[in-house]
Amino acid sequence: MTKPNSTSVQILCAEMIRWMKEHKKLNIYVEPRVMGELLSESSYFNFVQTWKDEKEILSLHTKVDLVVTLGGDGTVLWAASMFKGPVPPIVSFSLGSLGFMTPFHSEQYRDCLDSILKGPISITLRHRMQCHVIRDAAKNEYETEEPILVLNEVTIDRGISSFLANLECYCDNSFVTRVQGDGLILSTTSGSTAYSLGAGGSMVHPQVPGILFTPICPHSLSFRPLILPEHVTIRVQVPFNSRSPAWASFDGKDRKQLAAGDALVCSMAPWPVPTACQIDSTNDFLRSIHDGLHWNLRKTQSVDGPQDL
Ligand SMILES: NC(=O)c1ccc[n+]([C@@H]2O[C@H](COP(=O)([O-])OP(=O)(O)OC[C@H]3O[C@@H](n4cnc5c(N)ncnc54)[C@H](O)[C@@H]3O)[C@@H](O)[C@H]2O)c1
Ligand SMILES: Nc1ncnc2c1ncn2[C@@H]1O[C@H](COP(=O)(O)OP(=O)(O)OP(=O)(O)O)[C@@H](O)[C@H]1O
Repeated sequence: MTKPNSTSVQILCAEMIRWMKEHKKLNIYVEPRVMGELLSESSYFNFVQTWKDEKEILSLHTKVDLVVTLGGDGTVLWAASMFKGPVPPIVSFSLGSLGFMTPFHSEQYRDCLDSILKGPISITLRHRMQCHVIRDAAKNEYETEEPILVLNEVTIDRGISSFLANLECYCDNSFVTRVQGDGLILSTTSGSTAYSLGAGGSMVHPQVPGILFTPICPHSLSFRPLILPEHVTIRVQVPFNSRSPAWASFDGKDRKQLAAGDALVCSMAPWPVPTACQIDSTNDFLRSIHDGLHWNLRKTQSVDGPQDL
């Protein structure tokens, strides 16, 4: 799976497919858009397969043993979102600017794929959350039977409204708090280094089970972010006396309006996303926060100066 609108990604994708076919004899599936790009380049790529509709996407996990992504974190989120049930291991090559979830260097793709295909590999099992929208809380019925899955976070915010968002939050039916501010982020621990971090949430190792409850610009001096256990169900409701509707977005996409009386219910999903590690889960996480975010970067103080002896 590749990030769209990038010539360098398109060139690398064609080269990688050629190598995987000729040296590894693999069957290869690509997205319909990529299939079009490959065939417009050469009829050599006729052996590559694709899918046509939603139904075929739903059975992809029965055919695919390994997903390769070429792009940034957004491409990993995109790839994960294609699999509503079990997810094959994802090997992510970094072709974006930050790449928290993309540990592999594209220049070394032959060596990387060689060793991954031989195995064994270390993986980070990234938990996802499942979200349901309830229209008109009195009915207590989910809008759709299928949940919306997120790997990073679901955000409930004030959208274009200039009023404070007003959100009532419950955890396993106990009242947690009322958010009055720009909104609320419910994040997985994988997503803790994304939007939640920007809103002041803690960075959490992706293998720690839990849900981060991070307010966005709360109009209160004492609203610290929380981390809740993974087994809870969180309900965020727009009260009937709210001045404006709220907006939910899922991994930064698919915005849905929540009118007064609507609610969003969120819990851990049964199918996590396994991502291949370059070294191991902890080493990759620490490397990302050092190299990507320059976490706690400071020149080391030299010994010459005053000392307690
Ligand atoms: N203020 C913010 O920090 C802010 C605002 C909006 C969205 N986002 C994040 O962007 C994500 C969507 O990513 P996209 O690539 O489709 O949009 P995008 O192209 O706008 O990229 C957003 C940035 O977030 C980074 N990112 C994404 N997931 C990450 C993770 N788990 N850990 C660390 N960094 C991560 C990406 O590398 C990228 O630099 C959302 O899920 C949300 O977390 C952050
Ligand atoms: N296969 C795909 N099909 C459609 N959209 C995609 C696909 N892959 C990625 N995207 C979208 O393209 C956008 C950019 O992708 P990505 O984050 O991978 O690249 P980037 O923005 O260049 O990287 P970075 O965020 O590290 O700078 C994201 O919003 C993502 O959802």
